[in-house]
Amino acid sequence: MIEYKNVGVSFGKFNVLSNVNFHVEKGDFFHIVGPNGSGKTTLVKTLVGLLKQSEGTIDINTKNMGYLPQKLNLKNLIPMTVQEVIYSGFKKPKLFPSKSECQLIKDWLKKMEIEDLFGHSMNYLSGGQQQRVYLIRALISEPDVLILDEPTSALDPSFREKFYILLHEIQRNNKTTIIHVTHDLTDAIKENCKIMYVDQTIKFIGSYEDFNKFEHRGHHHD
Ligand SMILES: Nc1ncnc2c1ncn2[C@@H]1O[C@H](COP(=O)(O)OP(=O)(O)OP(=O)(O)O)[C@@H](O)[C@H]1O
Repeated sequence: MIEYKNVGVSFGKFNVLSNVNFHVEKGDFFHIVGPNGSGKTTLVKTLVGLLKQSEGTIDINTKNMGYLPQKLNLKNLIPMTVQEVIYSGFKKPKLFPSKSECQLIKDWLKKMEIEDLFGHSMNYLSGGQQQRVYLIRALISEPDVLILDEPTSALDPSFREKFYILLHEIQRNNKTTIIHVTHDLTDAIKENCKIMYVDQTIKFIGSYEDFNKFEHRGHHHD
């Protein structure tokens, strides 16, 4: 579904990523981990088309991708309501969603525990509430591939756990491919997932079990 061949990204003379080779199959739950500044966000930006690679090829076999960016800097934006942000997640802009779409939005607001906030301005929401709204925005068009860059950074621990359970439901029920960038795998569900360790290049790809062995060997410190 997604294939990277010898992909490199440079900013001027600075090589952020080089020789990146991996593929993602339909239905994969793919965790991307790595230290600060290792190129994780840069990698997902090439995936969603926000950044062009400097070398190599990227093949993507779907058009319907949902994306939750890492930086949600709303302070600089025009004031928007929760409703407007969620509607902007539809692939084709629309003023009035269909009945079934409205129901879907309602269900998600409930699952994200923000059902009372639909008409509110985003500026009145806390960071964690805003993050939940952006999650709904990414989910609302029922994408084939969901790309989440640090989606739980502003969520409190109890909701974080619920959120990962919800993600697994989406993956199972809709066969959604999920690509998840994180610093912290603690709460993420690790069964049947793939883990990719990035540090300028791909240092490891495999199961969680093998990832633990890799970490024990301390390979990511060399
Ligand atoms: N537009 C840009 N111009 C120049 N350098 C950039 C640009 N975007 C990112 N970088 C640099 O590329 C490197 C990788 O950044 P990136 O955001 O991809 O890392 P990351 O692994 O997502 O980090 P974190 O875990 O801290 O979010 C950093 O050193 C960053 O300063």
